[in-house]
Amino acid sequence: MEQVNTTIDNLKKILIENEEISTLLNPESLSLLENHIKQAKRIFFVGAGRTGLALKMAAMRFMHLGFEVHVVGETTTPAILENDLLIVGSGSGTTSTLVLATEKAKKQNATVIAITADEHSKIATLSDQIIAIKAAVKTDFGISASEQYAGSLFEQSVLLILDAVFMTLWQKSGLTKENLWPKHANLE
Ligand SMILES: O=C([C@H](O)CO)[C@H](O)[C@H](O)COP(=O)(O)O
Repeated sequence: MEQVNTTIDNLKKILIENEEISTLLNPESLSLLENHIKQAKRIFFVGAGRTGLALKMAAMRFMHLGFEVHVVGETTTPAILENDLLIVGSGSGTTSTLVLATEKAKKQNATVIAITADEHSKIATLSDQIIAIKAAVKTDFGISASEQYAGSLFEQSVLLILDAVFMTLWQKSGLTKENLWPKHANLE
């Protein structure tokens, strides 16, 4: 690592990279995701590492909006079934536990939407629909789509894009901030 910038300059770089991601998204795939979220009986989220953390943050927002939401791996998460939606996030699209979760969900006739940086990956191929994020994956060493370390840009984008999807659905719901507030955790 030869270049050392100020932290503010690095923050600006991160914001610019995320801005660039927004220009490369397919709006139709986002509309389809919104429709699947609205129609699903229950929404399951699965991801590993930092991608999983970003998905957990997004999952909470959809719960605030009134959807039945589950995070795969939590002790209270039930079996996925037909009419459920699995949103799987994986930059590489190859993380083995997520490949297995995708296969299992498909076997149960659930709908699977993959958010991934590799539209030709195993997880992308298995899924019903993909949200392609043109970010670097964690093993893109050397020159890549991001100056950030590993899958950072992808992981940030997962949260930002799902927050944007939440915002669209929230605006369409006509609900106010006050309407959503009773769903906010009160045991914290
Ligand atoms: O935690 C992660 C990160 O790369 C650490 O720098 C990833 O999110 C985790 O390894 C999962 O990877 P993907 O399935 O490729 O998103």
